[in-house]
Amino acid sequence: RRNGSKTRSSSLRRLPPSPPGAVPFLGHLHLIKKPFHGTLSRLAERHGPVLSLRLGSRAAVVVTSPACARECFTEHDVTFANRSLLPSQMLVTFDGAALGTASYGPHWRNLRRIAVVQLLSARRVGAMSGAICAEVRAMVRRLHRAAAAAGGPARVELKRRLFELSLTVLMGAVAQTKAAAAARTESDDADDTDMSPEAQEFKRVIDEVFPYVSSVLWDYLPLLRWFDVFRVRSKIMAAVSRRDAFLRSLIEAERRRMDDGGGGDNKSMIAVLLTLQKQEPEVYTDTMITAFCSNLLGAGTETTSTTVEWAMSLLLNNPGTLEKAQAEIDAAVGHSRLINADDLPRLGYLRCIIAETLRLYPAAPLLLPHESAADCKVGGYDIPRGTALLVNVYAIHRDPAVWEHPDKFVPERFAGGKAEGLFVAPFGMGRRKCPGEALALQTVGVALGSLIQCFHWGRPDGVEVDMGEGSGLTMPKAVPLEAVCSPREIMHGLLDKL
Ligand code: HEM
Repeated sequence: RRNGSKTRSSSLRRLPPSPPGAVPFLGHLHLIKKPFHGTLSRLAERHGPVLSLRLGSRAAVVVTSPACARECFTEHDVTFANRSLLPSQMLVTFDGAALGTASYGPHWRNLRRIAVVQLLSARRVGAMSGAICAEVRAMVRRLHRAAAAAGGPARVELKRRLFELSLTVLMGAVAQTKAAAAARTESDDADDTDMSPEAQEFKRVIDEVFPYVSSVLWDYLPLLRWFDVFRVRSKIMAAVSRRDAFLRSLIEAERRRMDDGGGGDNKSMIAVLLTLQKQEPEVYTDTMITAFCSNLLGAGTETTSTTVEWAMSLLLNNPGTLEKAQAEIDAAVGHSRLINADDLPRLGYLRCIIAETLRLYPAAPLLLPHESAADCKVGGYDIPRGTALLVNVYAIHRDPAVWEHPDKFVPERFAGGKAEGLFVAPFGMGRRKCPGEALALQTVGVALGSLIQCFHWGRPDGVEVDMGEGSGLTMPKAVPLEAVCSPREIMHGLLDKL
């Protein structure tokens, strides 16, 4: 059962407080300004850590306390294991059939099992480390060349570089689309991108879809949808069919490769799914594989790259922390090779920087919306069945009752297990927790570590990096990060050889 907006109201129930100002049709929608997590934090300060909202025709509850969030994902984890999907999200996710959008039940459990046991298992993530390092090396080489061409510090669009890196890494895992970045030729350097052609094509098609997803009015006001006002539905459907045709072409290519006896031990995710298809064709249909791949690419790209972007922004504004991280890497890795995934367990301070970045700037500040499958109680309040659950981890991670100087960037607060037991959940919690955490932490660790290891970093024009938050499916920086980089003298020998 999905999107149960009908909630039984009863005067005997103790419903969470609701902000005044709800109006017919819109409910509280007109109060919710971008970025949403910011507005919801302010409403929670005024009305308490469990509050109810009406978003158009939908009932929602917003949770902003560590204790109540834990309650949702432990005691009521099964109750809240459904997703709450907006109509535009239904259109782009095969009616919610993908892992991240499926309702709790046997279909979701099967997808989840495949993701955890096969596609994103520790063994598989370990096997991806070579590809991740190759892509990071290509990015570092490009930055080095930019500095050489500038004859000194070069101004670089880090946001774009990091997005390209994340997408290419994931695309390579999903479809084994290209030879290692290290094997690329000089002529490729002229393109000003390290994205594989497949990653470029996928980016082009998703760029067409994104502007229409989660458009507030169209999603929440049924009248606009019934008459397809602004032709939103038609535009989404056209873009989605181009995306799916592209993904199907990757599946076909992989099928041909397998038929020709290719693939080897290090199978792509599509190849793993096609092998399952041979055993159970009615379950692992091409549509199911398309949905799965689209979901993984969508869930893993922007989240990973934005996290590195926020981390670099924080480091640029905190040069002392950057130097400390450099010293740790110099001592543990040296200067004759680039950092790799095996180094990460020995780089405790780098891991603290990543943890602190995810505390301050969780890529999904409200997690993904859950939905209650039955009536339950949270924080002593009654939550009716069919209510969307938004957990504001952004605000919980900055709770002044829990964290000293909560808005300050202090990686040391995670050192020596000091933060153990505190509620920090950038990847969510419980059954629907992110299955890509290990892959994300490996990619973020190697990418961030290499940038720190190889370059001196500065802020364009010496101005503080703007830390404003934008709105989107993830939490982007309002102003995309640009930075100035020059190779560290000590790394010249290695960088010249890349
Ligand atoms: C820094 C990077 C990442 C962050 C911060 C992040 C965070 C999250 C969060 C908060 C959720 C929702 C949890 C909830 O519903 O309570 C989620 C779900 C999910 N993530 Fe990630 N994620 C990251 C990277 C990745 C990667 C690399 C992949 C895979 C390639 C991935 C795949 C997924 C999927 C498939 C789901 C849906 C799971 C489900 O509904 O059962 N994520 N992620």
